[in-house]
Amino acid sequence: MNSPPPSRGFEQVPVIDVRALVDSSSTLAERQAVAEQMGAACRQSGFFYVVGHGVDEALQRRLETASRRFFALPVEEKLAIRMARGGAAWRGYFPVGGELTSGRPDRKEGLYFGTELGPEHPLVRAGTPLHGPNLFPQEPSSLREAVLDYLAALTRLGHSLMGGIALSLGLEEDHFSAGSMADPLVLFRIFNYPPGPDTAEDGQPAWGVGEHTDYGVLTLLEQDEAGGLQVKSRADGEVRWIDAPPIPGSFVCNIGDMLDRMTRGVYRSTPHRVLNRSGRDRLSLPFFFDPGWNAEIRPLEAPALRDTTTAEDAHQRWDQRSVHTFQGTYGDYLLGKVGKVFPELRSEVLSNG
Ligand SMILES: O=C(O)CCC(=O)C(=O)O
Ligand SMILES: [Fe+2]
Repeated sequence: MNSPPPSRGFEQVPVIDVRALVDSSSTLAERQAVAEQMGAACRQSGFFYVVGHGVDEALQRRLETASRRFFALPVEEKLAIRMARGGAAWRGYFPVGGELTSGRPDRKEGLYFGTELGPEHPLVRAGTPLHGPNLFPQEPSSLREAVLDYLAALTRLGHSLMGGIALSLGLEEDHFSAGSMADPLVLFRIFNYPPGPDTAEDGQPAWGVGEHTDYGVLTLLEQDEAGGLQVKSRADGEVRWIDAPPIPGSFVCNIGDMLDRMTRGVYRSTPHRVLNRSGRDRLSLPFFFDPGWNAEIRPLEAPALRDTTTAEDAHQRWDQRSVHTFQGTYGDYLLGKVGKVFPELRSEVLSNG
């Protein structure tokens, strides 16, 4: 029986060229080689950069430009699409201080989007939380098309990367994309972190985002040149925060709590945080790629995990005791999480849900 080693900590976030996963003419051996690198990163830090991902740079610039134009508007104009207008679909704008991580307001403002679904979609008709149409601003009007194009491009990339993760676990490449993630739940955010003093009024660091882990399976983050993302490395009980600086042409990828749990803690969901010390606005665009709302989730029976016991420290990382028997829909799991972040939305989501 092989026990996974306890985290040895890490010095930096590795860079992985995923060209073979997105290129349909690559050989299985080439895709396996990428998958192996991904698997190693998932076991060690749960974080890696991807390059060679094939997402159109012009699209990324178009989206960034439109986003910056939106955030530069007066706050009253931005509030025309405030999140309360999005109801239980959980879309729209929130102002600086409107989101809490670890119980403290973050120094960031942002826009929430997801897969664009019309009123006739069965999940929308059923009043399913987090599903519905997006709220797009009137100005700049270009944001709408840029967001929708980006959602399509990143959804494709998400499926390719999940193919790599499946291979790394000894599963069929389409294990996720033909299974629990065939109809993925896609949440997309655009954040602006305004500049300001490093310390808040109460003497605590003025986190852009406080320390947290992500809820789902896979996060793909585009960040601008400002930097400030840090990832927690723990070795022999000693904590170090490792910078994940911007690398042009890359996305930062990380594993969320659900994949951690599905792999019995072998693939790690690692805490991270943001402190914008650049002296100017920082733009970041996290894309969350998760199982479908009604997908039944249970621990994976993967060849690569067969002889591996639950990670030693997994129980410290999970917030439920029944990790081995965990079973339920992804939607139920997620609903249990989201209310903590937006207290004012909890009542709305739950009353409609
Ligand atoms: O903005 C960033 O760099 C990270 C954001 C993040 O961690 C999140 O939204 O979960
Ligand atoms: Fe995060």
